[in-house]
Amino acid sequence: MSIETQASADWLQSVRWNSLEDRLDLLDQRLLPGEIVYLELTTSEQVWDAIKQLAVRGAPAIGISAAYGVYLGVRALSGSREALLAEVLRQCDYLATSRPTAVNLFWALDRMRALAEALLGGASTGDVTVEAAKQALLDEARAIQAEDEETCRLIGEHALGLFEDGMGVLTHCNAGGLATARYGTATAPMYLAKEKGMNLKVFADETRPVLQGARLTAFELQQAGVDVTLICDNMAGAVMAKGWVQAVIVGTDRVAANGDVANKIGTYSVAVLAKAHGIPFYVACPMSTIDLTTPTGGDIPIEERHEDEITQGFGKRTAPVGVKVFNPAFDVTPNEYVTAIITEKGVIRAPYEENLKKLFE
Ligand SMILES: CSC[C@@H](O)[C@@H](O)C(=O)COP(=O)(O)O
Repeated sequence: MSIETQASADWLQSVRWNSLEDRLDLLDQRLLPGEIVYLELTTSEQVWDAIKQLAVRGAPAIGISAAYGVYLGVRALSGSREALLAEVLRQCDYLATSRPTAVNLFWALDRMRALAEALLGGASTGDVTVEAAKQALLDEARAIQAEDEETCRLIGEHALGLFEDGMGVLTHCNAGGLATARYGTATAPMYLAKEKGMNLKVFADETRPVLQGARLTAFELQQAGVDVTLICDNMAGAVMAKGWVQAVIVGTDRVAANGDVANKIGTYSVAVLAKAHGIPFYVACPMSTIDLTTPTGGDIPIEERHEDEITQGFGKRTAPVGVKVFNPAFDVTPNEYVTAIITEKGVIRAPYEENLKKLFE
C-alpha cells in the first residue's frame, strides 16, 4: 500500500497499471476524500476483494479492474496453452462473482475470455506461445482502459449539447472520473463545460448509505474547479422546487433492452421528482453498459449489501442493535422517466426497445 499526497497524472486516476512492478495500483476509494492511498495488487483474489469491498467501484472501473485481475490470475502460469486457456476461463468465472449488477464487469470479462479463446482455443492457429498469450491479455486490459477514456470524452461531448451556460444540473452517486478511466459518464459534460469556459451549477446528492456523492463526486468536481454544491438525498425535491435544477444526469450500472435503467439506490426517487417538476432526466453510459440480453429492469440482479452500511456506516452505530434492515445497492428507473440515454454514439430517445437495438446494428 502506498500513501501519496499527489497522483502522478494531473487528475486522480482510480485504476493505474504499474508496468515497472507488473501490478495493479488501485486508488482506495473507501478512504476518500481524507486520504489518497493506492492499493498495490498482485493477485486476482486481491482484485476480487477490492471490487467486493468498494475500494474500486463504478461500473466501468470495475470492468477495467477485473480485466487486469484476469492477467494477474494467470501471469505466473508456465504450463501448456490448454492449461492457460482453462485458467483464464476459471479466473473470469471467479471475478464475475465479485458484484452482480454492473454489466460492464461481465462485458470486460467476456472480452478477456473471447481473446483467450481466439488465441488458445480449438479454432486458433496454435502458434501463439503461452508467454505471448499472457502479454496479449495484459494488452487487452490496457486497451479496455484506454478505450474507456475516449468513450467518456465522447459521451461528454454529446451530453454537453443538451446543456446551456449557467444551468443547474443535479447528479446522484458518483458517475465521475473515479468510476471510469477518466472524465466519468454523468460528469463528463461537467468537465468539458469547464474546459470550454461554460459554467454549470452542479448539485451532488450525498447518496446514502455509502456517500459516493459526498465523498467522491463533490471531491472530484471541487478538485477540478467545477461549481458544485453538496445536498443530502432528501433535499433534491426542495432544490428542484426552488427552480435551481434544469437537468438531472446520472450514470448507470445496466440498461435493459427496454430502456429501464439500474443505478445507485435513490436514482428512481430522483427520476420521479424530476418528472414531477418537468425537469429532463438524462442517463449517460458507454455502450458496454447496455445489456440487450436483459429484457427489462425487473430482470436486472440487484445487489444487496451488508446491514452495517446502514446501521453503523463509517464506524458509528446510528440504529438499534437487531433492527431489521433492507439495503439494496441499486434501484431501477422505469424507461418512461428517462428523457434520453447518452452514449459515445450519441443521444438516444424513446422508443428505447427499438432505438437501443438499432444502436448495435
Ligand atoms: C460511471 S459509473 C455509473 C454507476 O456505476 C454509478 O452511478 C453507481 O451506481 C456506482 O455504484 P457503486 O456501488 O459505487 O459501484
